[in-house]
Amino acid sequence: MKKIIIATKNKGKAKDFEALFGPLGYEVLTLHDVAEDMDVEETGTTFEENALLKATALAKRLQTIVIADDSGLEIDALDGRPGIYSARYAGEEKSDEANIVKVLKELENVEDSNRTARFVCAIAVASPSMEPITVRGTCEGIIAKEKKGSNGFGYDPVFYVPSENRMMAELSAEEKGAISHRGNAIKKLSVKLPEFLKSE
Ligand SMILES: O=c1nc[nH]c2c1ncn2[C@H]1C[C@H](O)[C@@H](COP(=O)(O)OP(=O)(O)OP(=O)(O)O)O1
Ligand SMILES: [Mg+2]
Repeated sequence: MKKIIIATKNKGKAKDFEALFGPLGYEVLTLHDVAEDMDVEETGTTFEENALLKATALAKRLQTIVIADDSGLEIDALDGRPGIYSARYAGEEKSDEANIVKVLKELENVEDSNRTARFVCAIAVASPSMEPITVRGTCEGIIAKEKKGSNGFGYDPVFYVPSENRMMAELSAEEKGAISHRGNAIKKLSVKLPEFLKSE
């Protein structure tokens, strides 16, 4: 089976990637499979910079092509926060639950029409011999007032997707992949990747 290596420790992300790459005949491997001890500090100022940091570090170490994903939630009423700090918004111990509680508290007095937000996903592909590439996908939505749904991960239980009339956490992995920031980034990657592989 063809293998694809994602420089992530996030199991929810890995599931999303499995839903996207599995049907194409790929087995998805993560840091848990190939470099459990690896921990790249996300010191970039953009999603792209952080995705590049994660992808290039692992490509260098494994001497092969790898993919990384840096993603997050931009809430308009919070001037784009939590943004690149989405994972560590409520503290360095990285709790999805605590992050959601913090966001809902900050939006407590914000009316429905001002609760617009988007998920952003930057994907970087790096190899030992090539200039890395990045793509970005987004997904527009509205931050709900309470959690609903148990699929997905992260902020999915409070991210209402108008086109689906459901929370992101109520979608199956396949449904999410068809409309999500991650799915949209992968669609762009499928256009760009053949060129990258040709010159590799
Ligand atoms: O589809 C999504 N559905 C819900 N929440 C999401 C999604 N995509 C990103 N998010 C949130 C989760 C986390 O709070 C942050 C990602 O942070 P990010 O640094 O990219 O990932 P991470 O630290 O969990 O794993 P890793 O860096 O090992 O890939 O944005
Ligand atoms: Mg991270």
